[in-house]
Amino acid sequence: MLPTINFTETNAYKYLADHFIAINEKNIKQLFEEDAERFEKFSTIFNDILLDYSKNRVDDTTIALLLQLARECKLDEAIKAMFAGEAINQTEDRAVLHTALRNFSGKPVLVDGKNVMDDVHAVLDKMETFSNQIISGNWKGYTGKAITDVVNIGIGGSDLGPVMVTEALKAYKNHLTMHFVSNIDGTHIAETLKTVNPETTLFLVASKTFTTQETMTNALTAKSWFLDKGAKEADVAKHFAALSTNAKDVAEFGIDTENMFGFWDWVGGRYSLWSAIGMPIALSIGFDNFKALLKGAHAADEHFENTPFENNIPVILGLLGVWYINFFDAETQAILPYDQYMHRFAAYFQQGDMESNGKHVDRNGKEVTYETGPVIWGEPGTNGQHAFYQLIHQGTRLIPCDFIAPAQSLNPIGEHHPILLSNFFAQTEALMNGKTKEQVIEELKKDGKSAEEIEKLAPFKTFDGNRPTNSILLKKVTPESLGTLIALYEHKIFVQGIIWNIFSFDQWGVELGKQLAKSILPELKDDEPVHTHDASTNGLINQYKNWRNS
Ligand SMILES: O=P(O)(O)OC[C@H]1O[C@H](O)[C@H](O)[C@@H](O)[C@@H]1O
Repeated sequence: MLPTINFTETNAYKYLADHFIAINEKNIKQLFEEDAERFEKFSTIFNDILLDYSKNRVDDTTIALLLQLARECKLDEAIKAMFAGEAINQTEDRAVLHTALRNFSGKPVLVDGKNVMDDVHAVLDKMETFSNQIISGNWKGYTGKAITDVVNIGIGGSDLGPVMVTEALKAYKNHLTMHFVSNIDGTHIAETLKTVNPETTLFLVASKTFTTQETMTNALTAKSWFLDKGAKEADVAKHFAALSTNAKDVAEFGIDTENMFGFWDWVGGRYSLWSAIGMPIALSIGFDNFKALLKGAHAADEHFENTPFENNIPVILGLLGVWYINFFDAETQAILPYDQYMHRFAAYFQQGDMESNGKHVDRNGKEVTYETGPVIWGEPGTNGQHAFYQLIHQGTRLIPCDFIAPAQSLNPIGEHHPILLSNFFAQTEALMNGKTKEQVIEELKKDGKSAEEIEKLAPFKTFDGNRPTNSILLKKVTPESLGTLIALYEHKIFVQGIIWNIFSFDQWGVELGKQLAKSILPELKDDEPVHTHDASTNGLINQYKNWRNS
């Protein structure tokens, strides 16, 4: 059982509320001037990943109080409970053990008294054999040809992780062409099927439950297409594999359970890229690289489990988020990777974070009286700079940003990487320092502007600064460093869920829309007007019916 402490009733929270008033008066630039050791104090290196959190609106007291907050909320107990396999997903009565999927410690992990590591290793071995066969071309399609294309059909956690990682590690990929179909919009599967050949395509039907409407519909369409192209039912076994926890429905769908790669209910969908759901990753970059990804994540797990809070990266990141959300009223968190390969990183953590911590009821079943999970968003730099950074620099909102960049480029062409990184460094500096009115006036004078023009323009060209950022500098994006980075972010989400006293591992909020869609679908069958909903929904459905055949 997780602790159920209301963090706003802790001593640390009360001290933080007072301390906030003092910190709110100061700017980060000043804090650097006051403390020559600030960078050394507020940065830490872990396995070729540097976290610099010194450009935040914090001082020694803030950090000490935030750490006290974590202790008062019994974060240490919660971490132990998760790693020990306790059923901390209490509303679904499940353990939360994505960490077991990447556990290379040799230590057993018990769920209801049973060591799950044997099952984990058995699936990993099976994935290794299968991915090697496909990559080597030893696995033949129904006309005797090797596989050239892999189509992953899945959505949410059965899509976003594999998409994000295969993109982020594209530099490591082999000859297989990867495709991902998630949307129920027929366009997604139709456009994909246009580009592949049934004789050389492997479909992975990825669904934890194997009941998700989008995935099942897309998978059936793929199967019909495959059979329409001349393949026989018996050929399905050579071209369809399932990644799922639901063997019964996999068999019913017509996929040979020999081609099924299992996982377990203690793996949450948005934490499942480390499980059989990671098959597209293993196929795209090879099993050894997939294993390196898991090893990188395992290193982060050990760091999270064993490092004192003051040097514990997920704890620090999580607490800084709480500081901004609950004291500065920040509503969003930007994730800005300065790495083109990581272009889906923010999208991936939209699900990871928002599905985990988008909750309004605490662990006692009571409505919370404070804000919880932030809106996560972001795009890769420098594209974002030319699009939405204006608002981050000069808008009215405080937007904490995580800047992420690799020191080494996987495509070191000409001056590209130094230019990219000069932007990375410049942005966090600009956000912190801003530009005073005096500086603006000085610049405008140099440009030869008249006193009148200067007076008119100066307010618009002034930057307040004092806008907080974390910088995460990786030596290089490798399967291992990416694994570490993802797992650090996963644990950050956990830390925040514990502080906010919410359940981070269920997702009841996605059910209502699904339920209603199921009841509306039969109403769309005929052209009769509907009257059973509110006026807006009736109006929309009826206009759709009018237009669809016209
Ligand atoms: O893997 P599946 O069972 O098909 O689920 C796919 C997705 O569907 C749901 O709507 C959940 O909100 C997600 O957490 C999940 O990842």
